[in-house]
Amino acid sequence: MAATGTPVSLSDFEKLAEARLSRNAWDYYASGADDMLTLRANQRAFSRIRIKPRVLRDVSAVDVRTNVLGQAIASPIGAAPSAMQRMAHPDGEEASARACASMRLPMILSSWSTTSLEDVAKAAANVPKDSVPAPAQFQVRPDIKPVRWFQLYVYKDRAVTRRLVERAAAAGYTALAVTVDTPLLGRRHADIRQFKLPSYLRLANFDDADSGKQNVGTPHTSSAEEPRDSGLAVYVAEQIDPTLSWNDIAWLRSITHLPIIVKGVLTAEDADLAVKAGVSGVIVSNHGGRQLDGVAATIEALPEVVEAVAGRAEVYLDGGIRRGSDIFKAIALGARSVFIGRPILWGLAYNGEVGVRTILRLLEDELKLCMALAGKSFDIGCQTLEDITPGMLSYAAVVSRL
Ligand SMILES: Cc1cc2nc3c(=O)[nH]c(=O)nc-3n(C[C@H](O)[C@H](O)[C@H](O)COP(=O)(O)O)c2cc1C
Ligand SMILES: CCCCCCC(=O)C(=O)O
Repeated sequence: MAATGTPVSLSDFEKLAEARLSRNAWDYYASGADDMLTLRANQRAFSRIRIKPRVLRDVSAVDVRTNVLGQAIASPIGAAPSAMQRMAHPDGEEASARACASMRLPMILSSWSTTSLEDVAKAAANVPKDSVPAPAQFQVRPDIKPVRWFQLYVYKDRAVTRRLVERAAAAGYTALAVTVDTPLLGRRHADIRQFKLPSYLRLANFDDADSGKQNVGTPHTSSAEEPRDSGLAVYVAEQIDPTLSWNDIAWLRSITHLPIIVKGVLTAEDADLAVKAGVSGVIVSNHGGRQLDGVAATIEALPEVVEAVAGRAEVYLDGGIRRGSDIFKAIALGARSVFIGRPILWGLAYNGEVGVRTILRLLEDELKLCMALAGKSFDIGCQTLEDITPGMLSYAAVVSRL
């Protein structure tokens, strides 16, 4: 993209974000773990899936509305939880929440937000629906409440965890997304070399009594010694419970009426255990390639999770979604909706709340266009997400270079 060109794709916004953000923030947001194989695989795996279009099918009406956990949303796209959003823009998580609420799209707030969960809920309460008019048949009903879930990290100190859960319920969050792929933090090299949460920001859901010191900067114990871990990883090792097991899902269910979703499942076996533990949803996620490097791309893992869940819970996906056609492929393979992580941060860096809306609208528009150009399996009626089936996909042959 030329420096002055109008950004027209998520990758344009990515470049603009890189130019605008501090090195510290950019590296933290962009990094994956170790060799970043899984980070790259998330996107590459989408490009190996082809769409088989049907033609002459009257695609004049395309409807992308759906619902998650019984709540209506305008399209199957939401904001994945990402920590420390105020490094991207002063309005941080409040801006993301307002953008999602105005578009009637779901947002998952990170436990490690730089604005408190109560302030985020307040900022996004009663947000008017996005002023950009939609064709009448796509208008979202004004009585539809924004969907806001709280992402939970389970602290060793269960009183801290319980307090977070109670506060999320009291503030109106309608589900808990429990992250299960982070008993310890993956090694992100840039953060090990140097990461510092700017001194004017804090992990706003905690005070020091809750979560120990908030020093999440890279520790240098002496000038002669190189850091072996990022301050983030040290914080996680100190605070987060690595003994977490499926039994703890039962404990969480016993302390809250909120539906529970597990975030970070990649196998049929775990998907089945999740359903047996009573969860309402499963997010197929590898944490955007930031945890165990070398695991499958999420779109590759999706089919086996969908098959194992077999309709007993909702299945969502995040990781590498950069085009409307990626969403189409995820829906075809059984995802109810998708979530995006880094692109929300690029939108924030670009222009706060408006920037996040721009990103979400771009993806929504690309999805609608993709659906129209892909045609549909049946001849009558409006094309909906239910019309997108696995039969509309094929797979590019993998040509080995070895
Ligand atoms: C900067 C950053 C911070 C993140 N923080 C969290 C977090 O606090 N909790 C969590 O469950 N996942 C976190 N994630 C993972 C995202 O929720 C999501 O799984 C991932 O970003 C999806 O991949 P994508 O960035 O390619 O869309 C984070 C991801 C990024 C990039
Ligand atoms: C506050 C300590 C750890 C932040 C890590 C958040 C996260 O999940 C990430 O991927 O980064």
